[in-house]
Amino acid sequence: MVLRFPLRRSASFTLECRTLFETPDPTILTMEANVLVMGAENVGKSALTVRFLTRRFIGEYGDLESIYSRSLDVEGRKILFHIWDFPSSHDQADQDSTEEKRIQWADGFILVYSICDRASFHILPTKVQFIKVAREGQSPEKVPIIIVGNKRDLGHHRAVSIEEGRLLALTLNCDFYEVSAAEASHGALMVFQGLAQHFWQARLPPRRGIGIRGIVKSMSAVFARKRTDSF
Ligand SMILES: Nc1nc2c(ncn2[C@@H]2O[C@H](COP(=O)(O)OP(=O)(O)OP(=O)(O)O)[C@@H](O)[C@H]2O)c(=O)[nH]1
Repeated sequence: MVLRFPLRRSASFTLECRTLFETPDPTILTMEANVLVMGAENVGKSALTVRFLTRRFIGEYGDLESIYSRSLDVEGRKILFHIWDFPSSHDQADQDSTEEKRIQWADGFILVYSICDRASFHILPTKVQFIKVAREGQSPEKVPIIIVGNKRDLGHHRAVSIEEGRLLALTLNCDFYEVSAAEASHGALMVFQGLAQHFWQARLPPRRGIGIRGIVKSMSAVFARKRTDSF
């Protein structure tokens, strides 16, 4: 399938250039932030990411790991997101060994579960705990973590109520949204706008990178095996 609206990929992006970055000129309100999208397999991590990047839902997303970029204007300020979508289908041993590095790279986290998949909901406390432990002591600011219940359109298969989602987020001190990446783009937009608000509030000083290169892969490959649902 040919993507008619090519994604803007962060072509030469490396982990060394990560940081929440503000331009020295305070009149130019620009910031960069790294966002890691996490969650169980098949919950819609790629669907949510692609919705934010292109406003499209394409149905099938393949399993390539990529970092994508998109800037967003929020209340007159521009934020450039670098978004790392890591497929859960990757080998578990590989995941475990690199997860901490991905967590160190990120400035904010989107933890996705499917409202139809209780197991995907149950793993969230462990993930949040892992993030908090890995990032403890590095910053006086709270690391923004957004919990997203996806597949809201599949209400007839619902296994996790919205109240449970809200309560868990409250307990873990995270923000919460319930969305459908399939149905509309505003849910994905709200999630990233919410993250942007956190970043602007925090305005963290730069941290040092951790030295992994070459993660970015071709976006066209991601869509090579896709079918088009909404073009
Ligand atoms: N009905 C519905 N289906 C969705 C939604 N979001 C994603 N899907 C479908 O769920 C399946 C998995 O979506 P992906 O975005 O590939 O999920 P993922 O979490 O990235 O999966 P991995 O890469 O395997 O970790 C696909 O068939 C999508 O079309 C949604 O909001 N509603």
